[in-house]
Amino acid sequence: MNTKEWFRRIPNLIPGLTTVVVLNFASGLLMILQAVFLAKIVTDVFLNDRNRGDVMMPIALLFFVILLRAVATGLSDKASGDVSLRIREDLRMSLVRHLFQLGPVYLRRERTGELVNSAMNGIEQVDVYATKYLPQMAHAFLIPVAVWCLVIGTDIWSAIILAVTAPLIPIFMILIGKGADSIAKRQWRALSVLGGHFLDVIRGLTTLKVFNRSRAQVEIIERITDTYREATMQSLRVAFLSALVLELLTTLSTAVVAVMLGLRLLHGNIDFHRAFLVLLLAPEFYLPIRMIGTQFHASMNGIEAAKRIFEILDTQPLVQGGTRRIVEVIQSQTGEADDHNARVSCFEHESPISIEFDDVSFAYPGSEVNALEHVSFCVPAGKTVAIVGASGAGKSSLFDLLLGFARPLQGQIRINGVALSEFELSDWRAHVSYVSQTTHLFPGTILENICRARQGASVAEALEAARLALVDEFVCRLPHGYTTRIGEDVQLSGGQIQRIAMARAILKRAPVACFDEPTSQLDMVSEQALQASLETALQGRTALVAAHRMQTVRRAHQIVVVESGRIVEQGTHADLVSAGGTYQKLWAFYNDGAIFDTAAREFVPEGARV
Ligand SMILES: Nc1ncnc2c1ncn2[C@@H]1O[C@H](COP(=O)(O)OP(=O)(O)OP(=O)(O)O)[C@@H](O)[C@H]1O
Repeated sequence: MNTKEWFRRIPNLIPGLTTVVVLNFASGLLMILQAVFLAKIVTDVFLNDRNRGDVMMPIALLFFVILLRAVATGLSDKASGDVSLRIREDLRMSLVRHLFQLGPVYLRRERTGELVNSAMNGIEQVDVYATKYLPQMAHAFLIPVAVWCLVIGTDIWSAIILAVTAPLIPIFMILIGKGADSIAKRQWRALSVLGGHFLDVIRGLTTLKVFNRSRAQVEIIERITDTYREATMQSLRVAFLSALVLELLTTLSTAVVAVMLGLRLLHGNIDFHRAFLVLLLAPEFYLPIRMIGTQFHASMNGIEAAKRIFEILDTQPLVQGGTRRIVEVIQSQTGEADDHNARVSCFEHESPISIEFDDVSFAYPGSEVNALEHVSFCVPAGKTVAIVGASGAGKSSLFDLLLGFARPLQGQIRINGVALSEFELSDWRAHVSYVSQTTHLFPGTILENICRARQGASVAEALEAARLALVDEFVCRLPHGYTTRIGEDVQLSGGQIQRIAMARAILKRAPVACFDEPTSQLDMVSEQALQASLETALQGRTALVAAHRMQTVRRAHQIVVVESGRIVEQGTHADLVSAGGTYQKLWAFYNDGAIFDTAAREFVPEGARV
């Protein structure tokens, strides 16, 4: 990745780095001026026998230059710190924003630990490369050139030695650093795998303990740690070697200049002032080039981290979305001219939004099997459609598509007759209450977690939603009630989390409700009780509800039965029970305790098996 590419990726880098480079250069020029004054003062005092009055002016100027240099260095450090903060903030924000755009379907494919490593360690390393290594590269070119220009005017032979030895340093650097990128790549990969695996192990700790597999996992982590350690040691070896070679070359080169100057001074071929000035400048000529060596190791890691971060940023979202807003479509269909009124009628009254799946087929990225095949059904405005099917039938995939997390391979989803792809996705999602199978609660109180559902919701509204979702039942037993901090004061059960998710959905009051197994973790009694609240919440909403529990689906206006991604039946509960198909068997199982006949691979009523 070249520097141009970096500037293209991080536009904020250019002004900040230009300031740093200019200030560094100014500090370098002041260093040259400092050497000039020092050489003059020493020559005047020790060789020219000047009195104190004559050298007071140059000494004052020397102190002034030293002061100016300190200011320039301080400003440069400050500017570098500012750029560093900005880069870290910008990159982290772009990464987070882009991950939001990529959505849950992308995130499910990636290892969370690896992504966290890129967002935390990776960005730190990119920052070191961008704010330390890149300006140092410019410094390592500008200062030697400036010093050399002064030396050539002072002593041509020393200038020739500097010109001959200087290119040797980058040549050796290139030779040593040849394999360094592959080592850095290995090191970065090992760190990412370690991060990902560590998180997986922490998350799966209970399962590992139960299956007595924790020892094996510890060994795997040990193996990955070993790979990481080896790669780091290898990388450090290259870094030390390059630093050593640089030190050696620069010390030898400075020594050659010093010896040459000494000999010529002895033979009277150069005067003391010029020789002393060149001797002061020679180490400064090599210093910026030497500094590159010390940052070489960090720069390689920065490049590897940047490649991964930019790869994520380059990943195209599965769904792009359009520009149309729901309220505009509703206005054009109802003739309501006022934007506010249209929105109020959408959220407060019976939902005017209808949904249609038209011949939709879909496969997850990287999967060769279609999760959905030619699925067609409608959810009329204000009605509830239930999706029933075995595990893996494709129910959650319908929600992934409807929420715009993925795009159908074939067919279309329409909202009030308009293709979903034409809508601005964030606007569309603002009209949907979604309860997924895995609810995430954020650090904070129970009340804060519920209030997240709707900006500006009052505490009274949140408490009412919580009461409807039966959150009250367990919160009243907690010492701090609704201000109990989740994860700190209390650990919640799956069923309790599900109730909070329902409270959020009720509070959002969106015209469309998407519930994926909303009561799967509740006991029978709580499920029955929540069912009533659910029906109240869904009253007049356009709802799509997936459920294993038949109690949840039976009162739906329409039931769609899915098997292996295909719709096998659809109709009302009464229609399907009398149709004698899959639904009827599921219903029989639910009511009569029918059992699954493994030979026939179907449910049969109890006693029917011979
Ligand atoms: N992220 C994914 N990548 C690849 N395939 C997936 C992904 N998520 C689900 N699938 C596959 O798609 C098919 C449908 O899965 P889906 O989650 O929609 O089923 P479901 O009916 O919701 O199951 P459950 O009731 O267990 O939640 C399954 O075969 C599953 O293996």
